[in-house]
Amino acid sequence: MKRGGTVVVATKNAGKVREFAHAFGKLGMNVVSMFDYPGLPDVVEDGATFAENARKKAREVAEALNLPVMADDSGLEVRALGGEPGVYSARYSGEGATDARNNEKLLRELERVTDGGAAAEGLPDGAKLLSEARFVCALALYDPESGAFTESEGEVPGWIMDEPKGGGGFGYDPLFWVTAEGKGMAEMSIEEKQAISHRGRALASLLRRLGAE
Ligand SMILES: O=P(O)(O)OP(=O)(O)OP(=O)(O)OC[C@H]1O[C@@H](n2cnc3c(O)ncnc32)[C@H](O)[C@@H]1O
Ligand SMILES: [Mg+2]
Repeated sequence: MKRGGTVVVATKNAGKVREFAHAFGKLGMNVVSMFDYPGLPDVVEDGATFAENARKKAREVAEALNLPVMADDSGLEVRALGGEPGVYSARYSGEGATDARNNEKLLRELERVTDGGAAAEGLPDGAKLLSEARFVCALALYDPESGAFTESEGEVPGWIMDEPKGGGGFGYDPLFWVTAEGKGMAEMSIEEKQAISHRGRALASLLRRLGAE
């Protein structure tokens, strides 16, 4: 990856595209995504781990385009739900899943296994914390010429709130309380989120690895 270059990211998630465009933009690089290659078939995400899915997405798209491609597989692991939704985060609410439906399902499932949650210092007006959780992000970069993967992973711990807070981010961000920052993930700017998020950390680690090669 070099300044002025283009990074192909094998994603159809507009929230991820925004975050990668921001991060690579600061390095003088441009990001294209699967929105720029609408003809490519979807990759079936049937891996057991985030890393497996990230490798699969990167490799299939890289081979189709004959270009180095980076992929992101990520999700939310909730302690009170035994680590769910995990690798199923995107389709938690089933067929035709949307961020809003996934968030509703998460709150419904948590209502069944928690007893209303606990108040905590610094939380927005009246909100309660239902369960510890973490976001995880696996990144894989695949170069079809060498057949080599470069991989990294990042995570951020927090709690699930009993009601949404903030208008930023995407996915489960509105329900995710970042204890270390005393803020909801959706209350952060893209810059703030990048500095502490699973994706920001995974990307920093991938770039360190690439720099060290
Ligand atoms: O596979 P691609 O095309 O990249 O897009 P996707 O949305 O299907 O992405 P994943 O398969 O990696 O599923 C991850 C899901 O986990 C959630 N997620 C991942 N990162 C997140 C973040 O930074 N903030 C909030 N939710 C996130 C979100 O709901 C995603 O849809
Ligand atoms: Mg996906």
